[in-house]
Amino acid sequence: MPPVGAQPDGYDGHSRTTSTSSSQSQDTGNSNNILLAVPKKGRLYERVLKILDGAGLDHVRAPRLDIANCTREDVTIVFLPAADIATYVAEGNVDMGITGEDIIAESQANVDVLMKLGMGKCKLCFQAPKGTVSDPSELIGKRIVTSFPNLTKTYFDKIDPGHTTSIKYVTGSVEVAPSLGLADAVVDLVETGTTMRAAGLENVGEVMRTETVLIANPHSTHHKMIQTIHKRIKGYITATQHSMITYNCPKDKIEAASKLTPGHDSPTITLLHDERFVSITALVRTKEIPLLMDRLQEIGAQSIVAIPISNCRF
Ligand SMILES: Nc1ncnc2c1ncn2[C@@H]1O[C@H](COP(=O)(O)OP(=O)(O)OP(=O)(O)O)[C@@H](O)[C@H]1O
Ligand SMILES: O=P(O)(O)OC[C@H]1O[C@H](OP(=O)(O)OP(=O)(O)O)[C@H](O)[C@@H]1O
Ligand SMILES: [Mg+2]
Repeated sequence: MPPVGAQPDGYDGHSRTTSTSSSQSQDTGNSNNILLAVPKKGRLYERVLKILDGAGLDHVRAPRLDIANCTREDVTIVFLPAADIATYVAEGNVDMGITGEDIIAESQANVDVLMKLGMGKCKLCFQAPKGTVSDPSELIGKRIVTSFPNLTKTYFDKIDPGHTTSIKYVTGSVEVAPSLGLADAVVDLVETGTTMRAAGLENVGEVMRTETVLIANPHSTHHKMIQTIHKRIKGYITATQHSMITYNCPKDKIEAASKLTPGHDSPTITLLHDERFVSITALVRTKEIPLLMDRLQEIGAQSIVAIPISNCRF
């Protein structure tokens, strides 16, 4: 794996030394704080900030500083290159992190994966100039350029035991390598395929699928806070995917309605002044709401309203 990059500003990751100074520039807060590493830029950055916000991990990040203490919790957020986070977590330089499964695999990092975050979904693929290659095995003995040298080597170890394939590491803009004559194919991430197609490449084989995950160091001493952060993030992510639905249901249709909207534990049923109906409220997957509303109307439900939720715990 590529070497872990420079230490973030204001952070001595290896010794976990902290300053007692109140100055923002070097202050990493209470030395008992749990350290949570998040991507410092890139496509995950904005979405991870929303997750921190949803989990109540409010913090103020001074300009150009890669460390921020949470205002309420004993948590310090460390902003790192996404590619380094799995290694930092595995080596115990930080306790928790948010990064891609691709990076964990590439770093061969021994971390606990606590949960998938429903974002950063893409595939790591072999990409070759259109019409030149139909299977990765045709690349044996050729030149591959990638930001994922370990995963690529592992793949070729199985099909190229003589190690005749050249695998070169680059940090970004991987797809440009074939058109510059530097590679016969690349191994890089594909989401929509726009970047790949723009470079005149096509997908000729999948190495792995990946998604963003919450990870923790298996030996961290901050068990309780790891659980708390996990629960908070889980509650927020669940809330982003669910809504409450509430509707008036004819009394003789309660069973049918409860099957359509069973809720998390059980639907809440409330008496109404109009005795022909009850009011039913239940948690539903937001994506399923339009179809559910069709079905509920079919059984005679009225005044159906979907209400977004901002957070939840089960
Ligand atoms: N196109 C994409 N679609 C979905 N997830 C992606 C995509 N590109 C990257 N990721 C995920 O985000 C992780 C970090 O990649 P990202 O591109 O955000 O960081 P970066 O390359 O360091 O930043 P930048 O591209 O701005 O230099 C990847 O390892 C992968 O898990
Ligand atoms: O299939 P697509 O939707 O086009 O997404 C894939 C691209 O996204 C990432 O690049 P990024 O934009 O992060 O730039 P980088 O290569 O410089 O990291 C990845 O490295 C691919 O190039
Ligand atoms: Mg990138």
